[in-house]
Amino acid sequence: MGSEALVHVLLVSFPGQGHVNPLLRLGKRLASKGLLVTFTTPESIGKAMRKASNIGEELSPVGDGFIRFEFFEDGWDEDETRRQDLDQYLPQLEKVGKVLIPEMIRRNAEQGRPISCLINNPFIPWVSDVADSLGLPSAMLWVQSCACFTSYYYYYHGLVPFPSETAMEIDVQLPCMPLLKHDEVPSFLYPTTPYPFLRRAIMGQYKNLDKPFCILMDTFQELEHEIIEYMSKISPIKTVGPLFKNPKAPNATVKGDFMKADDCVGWLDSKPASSIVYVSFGSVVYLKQDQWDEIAYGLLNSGVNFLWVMKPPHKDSGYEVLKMPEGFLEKAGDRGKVVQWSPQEQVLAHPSVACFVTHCGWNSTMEALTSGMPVVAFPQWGDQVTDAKYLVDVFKVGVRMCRGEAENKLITRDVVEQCLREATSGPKAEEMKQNAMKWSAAAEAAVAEGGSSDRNIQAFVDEVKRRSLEVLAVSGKSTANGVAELGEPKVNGELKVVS
Ligand SMILES: O=c1ccn([C@@H]2O[C@H](COP(=O)(O)OP(=O)(O)O)[C@@H](O)[C@H]2O)c(=O)[nH]1
Ligand SMILES: O=C(/C=C/c1ccccc1)O[C@@H]1O[C@H](CO)[C@@H](O)[C@H](O)[C@H]1O
Repeated sequence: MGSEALVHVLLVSFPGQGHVNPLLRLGKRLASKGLLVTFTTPESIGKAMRKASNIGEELSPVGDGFIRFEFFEDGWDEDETRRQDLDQYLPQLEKVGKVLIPEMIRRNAEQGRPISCLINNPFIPWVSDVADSLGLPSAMLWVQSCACFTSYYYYYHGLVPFPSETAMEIDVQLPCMPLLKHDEVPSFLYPTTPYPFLRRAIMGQYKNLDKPFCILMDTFQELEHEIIEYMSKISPIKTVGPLFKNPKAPNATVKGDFMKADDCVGWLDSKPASSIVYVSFGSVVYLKQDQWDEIAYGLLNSGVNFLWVMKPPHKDSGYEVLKMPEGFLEKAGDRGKVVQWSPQEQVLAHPSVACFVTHCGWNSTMEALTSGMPVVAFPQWGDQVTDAKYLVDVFKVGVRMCRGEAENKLITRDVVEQCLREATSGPKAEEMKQNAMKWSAAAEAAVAEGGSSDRNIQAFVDEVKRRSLEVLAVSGKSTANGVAELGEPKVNGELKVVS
């Protein structure tokens, strides 16, 4: 079957690695179930993705369908420094996206690929408005845990008290969730958060929550059973995770890395089983130099082998370039390897790796759980502090090394060493490994044919196909290309459907 005959969905992503990865993984999953998927995000990131990853102009076959990429200009010069300031960049993306995404949709229709559904991730809630204005169905991929989704939901609707300027240290009890201490609540909700623009973006998504017909989540039924059951009665949630496992197309090579991964698998191969600690703080978190030094000495003093990701900061980020302490690499010798970016999925699946020191971003969390990998939790902000709580106290696969950036506390080399020892040897390490293996098996079962996430994906694909017929059948609005006639986008971002 040619790609023209397939139902076509457009995926619009916030330009962050932790958002592109799950949405692209969803795209591959939908393609493998027989859809044509177009993935889009701003060209500034498209450029990085083309350079680092296996992305071209052509259609890539994935399972029974195809995936392709089309990027859009964000209206700023290539070297514009304001992209690093989300307070300025998010409104710019909204202004430009509200014009360019409808143009992209129209162009695709003219080229014989009418789009039947839009899917976005949070931080760019205006995509739901675009879909609504054009009379197209939309869905949203929530890229964090259901527990975090619930926290934001309760905050948005003012259903329980959250930490506030007058009561900073209150704990929060939400239904079907453990009591969250004040510093375990997603930190964008603290009155003192340095990232109020992200709280605004997420609240924008909640304001728009009635627009998507479905909220897909990169988690799975068995992992967050009670809270998923509870929230499913309130919101049209469908769990489809872990998205990074795609049993129907396990060899799909399409990836969305912004940086080329350094080769480290040969080095991992050369080490004994369960002897390496993998250290990575994801794509956005940057630690201060004194904290970096303490981690370095903790690694040295613990005697473990280690693979450490030290990504260079973006040139416009304002972050200082971190240095390893004097003589560190010499002292570590072949016991340690430092890379700028790792092939994390492969690293976590490698038998030489014993545990993962992580900032607890949700992608890293899901990847660790699915790979049966115990963790040492080093959260900083946002959902990471809540994910750390779950990894340690609920999923029971982790030891806690810190409580988050808000605590403003230097974690000393002794604490680092003690946590590493606890996570790599002795009864606690064994128990965590067993629990992690249990989650790994549950995750594999969820995405296997007939598993909870597989059934949800199939139901979603069936619904998109059903709705695509409705889109095409909009009375009197079908064009020669079979797409509903679309309204003219206005320069101020307002869209109207032609009636
Ligand atoms: O060296 C690295 C570090 C991270 N990642 C990937 O980048 C994503 C990071 O997402 P996460 O939610 O964990 O953290 P964020 O970067 O958004 O803070 C995950 O899919 C990781 O597998 C990677 O491939 N190589
Ligand atoms: O991708 C981001 C971006 C956060 C950001 C960017 C600029 C300034 C401050 C913050 O966040 C990650 O998203 C993941 C998915 O929502 C999440 O799990 C990670 O914890 C975030 O780091």
